[in-house]
Amino acid sequence: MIRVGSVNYLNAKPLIEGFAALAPQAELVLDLPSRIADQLHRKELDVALVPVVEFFRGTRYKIIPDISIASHGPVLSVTLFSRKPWDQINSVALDIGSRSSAALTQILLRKRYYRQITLEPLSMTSDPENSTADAVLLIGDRAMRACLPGFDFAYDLGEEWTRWQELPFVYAVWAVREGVDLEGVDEALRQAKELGRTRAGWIAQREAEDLGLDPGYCRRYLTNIIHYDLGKQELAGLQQYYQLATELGLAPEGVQIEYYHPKNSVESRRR
Ligand SMILES: C=C(O[C@@H]1C=C(C(=O)O)C=C[C@H]1O)C(=O)O
Repeated sequence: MIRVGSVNYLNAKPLIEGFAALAPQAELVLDLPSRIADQLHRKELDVALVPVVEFFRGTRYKIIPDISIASHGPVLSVTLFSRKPWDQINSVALDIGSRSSAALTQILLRKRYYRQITLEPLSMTSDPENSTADAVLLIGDRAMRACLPGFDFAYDLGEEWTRWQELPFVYAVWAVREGVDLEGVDEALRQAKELGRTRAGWIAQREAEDLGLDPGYCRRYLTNIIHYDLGKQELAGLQQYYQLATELGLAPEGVQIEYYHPKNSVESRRR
């Protein structure tokens, strides 16, 4: 049984559309991005949709080609709600579900706005309005629903990144543990992504009610806001993020991006 872990947010649903039927040889676990990453690190999973910073923190993980969760500008679901403008923020409470956007928050504050900041965790159950921090980072479904009128500013971190770097931002990739043979699960994930792309409207309609969100809003989020490819531009954004993360000690240096190739593929037979 191949153990697969995915993020349980709306943005990940198109990547696992129809997956159970496409990969009967797999068991699918859904959880917060941070918990999925920890489970992969503990080898409780074989392949997982992990926050991209956790790919760099892992031991020789391989990426499944051409798939990611990315934004090219505003992302709508990664928001830094703040009581102060960027250049006055001293403390941030970070959504415990996040790793990529938690590191991005620190990169923006330290590298772009030259702030020294203190950090604290924000649990899934605590009310962000009760936090005494200057700003709170929320991601995923919780961020999409949040209004938080007590905070004067709501910064979209996808938008902030792209305005600064003129590159897309990659939040998550499928990471495969070293030495694992996926037995075709990688092909099922590719097919699920294609199915998810064409069924975005159905997914939005299905998920919107549970989330308490407008189905039309969910549709446009899945179709026009979140990008699921991992092409040249996304890789350039990813490399730039990795560089900045290493400079702040948020990721180890010298990690190369390597792709997963099935053991019996033409490419690996040639090696
Ligand atoms: C865009 C998002 O992407 C998510 C953000 C992640 C993070 O910050 O670590 C991890 C996985 C993604 O599913 C989001 O949830 O809002």
